[in-house]
Amino acid sequence: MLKRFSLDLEGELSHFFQIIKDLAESTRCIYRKNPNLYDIPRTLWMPTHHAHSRIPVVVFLYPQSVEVTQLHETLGIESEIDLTIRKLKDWAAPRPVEKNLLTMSDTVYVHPEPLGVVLIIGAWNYPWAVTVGPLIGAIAAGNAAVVKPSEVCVHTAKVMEDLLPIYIDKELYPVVTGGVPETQELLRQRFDHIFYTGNSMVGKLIMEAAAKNLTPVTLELGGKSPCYIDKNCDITIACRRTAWGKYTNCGQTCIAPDYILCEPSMQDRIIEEIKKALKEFYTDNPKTCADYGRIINQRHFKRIMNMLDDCTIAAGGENDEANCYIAPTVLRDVKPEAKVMQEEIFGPLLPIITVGGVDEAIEFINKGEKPLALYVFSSDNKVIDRIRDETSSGGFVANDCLVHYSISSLPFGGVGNSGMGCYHGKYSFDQLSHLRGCLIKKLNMEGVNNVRYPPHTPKKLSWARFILLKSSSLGWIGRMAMLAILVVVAAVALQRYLH
Ligand SMILES: NC(=O)c1ccc[n+]([C@@H]2O[C@H](COP(=O)([O-])OP(=O)(O)OC[C@H]3O[C@@H](n4cnc5c(N)ncnc54)[C@H](O)[C@@H]3O)[C@@H](O)[C@H]2O)c1
Ligand SMILES: CCCCCCCCCC=O
Repeated sequence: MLKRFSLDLEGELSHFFQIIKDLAESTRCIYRKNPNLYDIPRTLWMPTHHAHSRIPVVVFLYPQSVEVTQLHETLGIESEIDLTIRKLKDWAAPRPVEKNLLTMSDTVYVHPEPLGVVLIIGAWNYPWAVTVGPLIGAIAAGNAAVVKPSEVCVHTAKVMEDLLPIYIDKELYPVVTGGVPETQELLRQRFDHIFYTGNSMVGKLIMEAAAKNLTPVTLELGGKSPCYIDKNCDITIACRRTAWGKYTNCGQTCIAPDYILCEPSMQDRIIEEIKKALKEFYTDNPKTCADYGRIINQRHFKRIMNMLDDCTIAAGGENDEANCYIAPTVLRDVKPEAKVMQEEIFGPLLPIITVGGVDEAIEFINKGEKPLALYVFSSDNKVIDRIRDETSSGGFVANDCLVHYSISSLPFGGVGNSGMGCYHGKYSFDQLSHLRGCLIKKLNMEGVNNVRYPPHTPKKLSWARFILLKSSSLGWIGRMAMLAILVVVAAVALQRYLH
């Protein structure tokens, strides 16, 4: 049964929303004007009832405990907001860049500017992180944003729809709820950026819709993230960390280790160590443990249970459809052709596939699509380096799982089938800004430009060659000296031309 949490939402979430409000307010000192929502029919996003009316006091959130939701979602968002408020002035400031000899006396910089209106389409599994996370970047970069939470997490979507407009300007940051038809209607509108989190199949539809208006997209998708456990490592620790990464949120985590690769001789030991970790984390009976979650709905329950058809269960396997419960499950001797290996599992099943060693592991990983995350456990740095260098994935972690998500200074995003674009910290700001290249020249020193004006001569070309190619190897003083010489030569040339 879904657990019922008694939450005074005003109390529990007010700090959280308050800091989003603080962020929106800090941006006002940075940007003189915010873009207006245009083109988008108001009926799509104006709430049908007044947000101030009634806030539910008891609500089903989603099948996670309050502590887990805070630990895995709202705490991370709070720290992103804190960082953004502290750094916003720096991020939004013009960024001076290196110049070449021809532009030495000019002012050359990157000027980040808002894109306009961003559409944020979220998934259900960490519903706050994947909607409010991008919203932080959108607000910070000076954009308006339409937030479309997933219809699958119906209660969270409702809370978001009710509470967000109380704290931040609902004209600039409206929340649109609804299902696929509403999302499709939104996609028929013109946006300046679409930030989508969800599965790769829908990701392709989003990109197709965006292409009609040449709207840029960020696609935060998923995939099968491999986890290689090398024989040369502390297997107890590797299994504890892998079990935590896998069974957190019942396996419904975009960067969960999808399957384990290991040598055949390690399989039994790995199964035993994972069982031990499971007992420690979720007791002998995870079904009654407050920290073990549930599958989001019966459609996903059936999808996951279907994957068990052609597999050997080494641990777990208990389930209860009425309560969307699937025990933490380990599968042994899984064949690459098994159902469980054909798509992202997104549930608490952990297949073990045996390989001959690191070479075979790399070969196996490279046969699949580029995953969102790739994990390796090893005490041997050469193994870690080889796996990093000979594969590709959105993120790469050695000797742990999931934790890269929590580091704002790392870009978070996929590559290939696991997505495009990235966010978190300054990456969110840059992703949702236009980085405008600016060059401000004065109207004097016209002689310096002669080298690029017709009539073109071999002499001018050799000067241009020197200025553009050779001068970059001179140091700062050398380049200043060269500039001085160039100015003198140009002045003389200009004098001759004028007389
Ligand atoms: N990379 C990340 O940060 C990240 C985070 C969370 C989840 N994910 C991935 O998301 C997937 C799970 O989410 P999901 O896809 O089940 O979420 P979902 O079913 O909630 O769909 C996501 C959004 O897409 C919209 N949508 C669904 N079908 C659509 C259609 N036909 N046309 C237009 N819009 C449509 C929904 O309205 C929803 O808002 C997994 O693959 C997971 O790995 C990735
Ligand atoms: C510190 C670990 C945090 C884990 C949260 C992972 C959220 C991933 C979002 C994708 O599903």
